Amino acid sequence: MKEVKNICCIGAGYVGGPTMAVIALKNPHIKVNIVDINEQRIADWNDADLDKLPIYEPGLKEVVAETRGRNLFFSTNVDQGIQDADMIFISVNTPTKTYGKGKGQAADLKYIELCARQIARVAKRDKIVVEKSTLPVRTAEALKDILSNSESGFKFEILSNPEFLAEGTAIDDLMAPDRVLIGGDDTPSGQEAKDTLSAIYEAWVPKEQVLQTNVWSSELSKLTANAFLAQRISSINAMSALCEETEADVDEIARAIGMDSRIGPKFLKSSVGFGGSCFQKDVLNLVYIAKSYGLTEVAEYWDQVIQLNDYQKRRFADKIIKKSYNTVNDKKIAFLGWAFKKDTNDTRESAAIYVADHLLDENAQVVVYDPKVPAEQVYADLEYLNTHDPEEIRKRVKIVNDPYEATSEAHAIAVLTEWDEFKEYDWNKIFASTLKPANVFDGRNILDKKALEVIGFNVYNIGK
Ligand SMILES: NC(=O)c1ccc[n+]([C@@H]2O[C@H](COP(=O)([O-])OP(=O)(O)OC[C@H]3O[C@@H](n4cnc5c(N)ncnc54)[C@H](O)[C@@H]3O)[C@@H](O)[C@H]2O)c1
Ligand SMILES: O=c1ccn([C@@H]2O[C@H](COP(=O)(O)OP(=O)(O)O[C@H]3O[C@H](CO)[C@@H](O)[C@H](O)[C@H]3O)[C@@H](O)[C@H]2O)c(=O)[nH]1
Repeated sequence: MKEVKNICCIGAGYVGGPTMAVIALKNPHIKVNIVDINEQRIADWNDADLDKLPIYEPGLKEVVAETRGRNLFFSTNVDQGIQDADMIFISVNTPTKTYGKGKGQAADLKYIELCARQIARVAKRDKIVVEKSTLPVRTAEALKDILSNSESGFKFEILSNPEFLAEGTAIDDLMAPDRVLIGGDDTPSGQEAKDTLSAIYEAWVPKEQVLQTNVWSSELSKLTANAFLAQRISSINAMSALCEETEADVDEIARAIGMDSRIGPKFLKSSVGFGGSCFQKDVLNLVYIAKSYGLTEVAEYWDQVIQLNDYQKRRFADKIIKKSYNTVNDKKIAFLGWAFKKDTNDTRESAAIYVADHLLDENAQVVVYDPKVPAEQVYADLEYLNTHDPEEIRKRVKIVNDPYEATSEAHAIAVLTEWDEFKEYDWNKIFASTLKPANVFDGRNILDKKALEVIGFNVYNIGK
């Protein structure tokens, strides 16, 4: 096993930031440098006011408070970070390609490749390079190729160490992971590298939960895990449509099947559709990979998970329109929530974006309240779709800081994110100020339907 005194992580995002903060917390003898080309992001990570960290995650600021300046550092000096490190994590973004071959499906690996080339160019000694980003199976081959062809002649051992944290619970997930997965070569130097990384995690993760595999299994396990999780949500959401036709209740069904120990209770919460930066991107990537190996049936199987999710988002918007006497033209629709799930300020691929877009097609006025998402993010999300003129978006979409202002005079109220505070509102007060009939569309099934009906609301749920 090699001694690691200095770690560098390239990418100070949702994964790099929290993951390295916890590694630093649990390994006070290791200096951890997180580097990023985004100057604003690094400035925010270094802000003296811990409420200004670029990522909101419960428990994160406490970990950063303890480690920052002790053995955790944030910098834009990528070259220096690489040079100083014994081990380099690559945790940059791997979005779906928006151009060229594989557009709309394949993962865009340009940032990964840039990192590999930069490591090859500036490294002054041997390094262990760890893929932290989610990558298509066999990416390590390309990394190895770039690094082993560098003129320096130094040796780079490549490991795959995918991250399984979920946003909103990132710190809890990192503190007590179900497992840590480390893939690497079965050569003596590969084994040594795997053991070196294992030891860092074993500072707090029980040894039996640190799993070592070959590098390809590790890469593909990450895509498989996300595909299985996303598939469960699409499966229960498919049943929700059937429930709405048959008076069955999707939450009761989830409970009934979840008690079967072979199925289990988690990830069976029917919703307006899954969002987030990972599920859609990773399933589409899997579809692309299967297709590229000529495995058409496999590709089509997983593609259905995405199609069903798109259907679920559209179905929710259509229901709002249908129950609004088939027109939302110039009607105020109040959105409670914009983030893709509670306890995060992340909005990437949030179902709210697509529901709003569909309502904008019908000339609705959308008023958004989310406790953590800033107004400019909402506009950026809608503009990114390129489906409506930015001026029109700003005319039709308003963002407010008060849920009572959002719902006042609204023709319909839609719950898009399952923020706990929505359950605590004074719904009598909301009822008094909203237009009648007072329609609530609970896209997360979190509100007390009976209590709201007693007040006078019509409550439309998913799968009930
Ligand atoms: N977000 C999650 O919950 C999550 C969980 C598990 C895995 N992942 C995977 O982890 C990876 C990172 O995701 P994320 O959500 O942290 O992304 P992110 O966009 O939040 O962060 C990536 C960061 O990398 C930086 N970057 C890009 N190229 C760079 C370069 N050449 N040099 C220096 N910095 C560079 C960007 O500026 C950005 O700040 C992705 O592959 C993703 O699929 C994400
Ligand atoms: O029963 C459920 C569970 C989740 N969701 C939705 O699914 C999306 C994703 O939620 P979640 O998986 O909790 O958050 P992510 O941060 O996207 O985490 C997923 O994606 C990460 C990035 O790859 C992985 O690391 C995690 O293991 C994986 O759970 C969100 O919109 C949720 O609201 C549901 O609709 N029903």
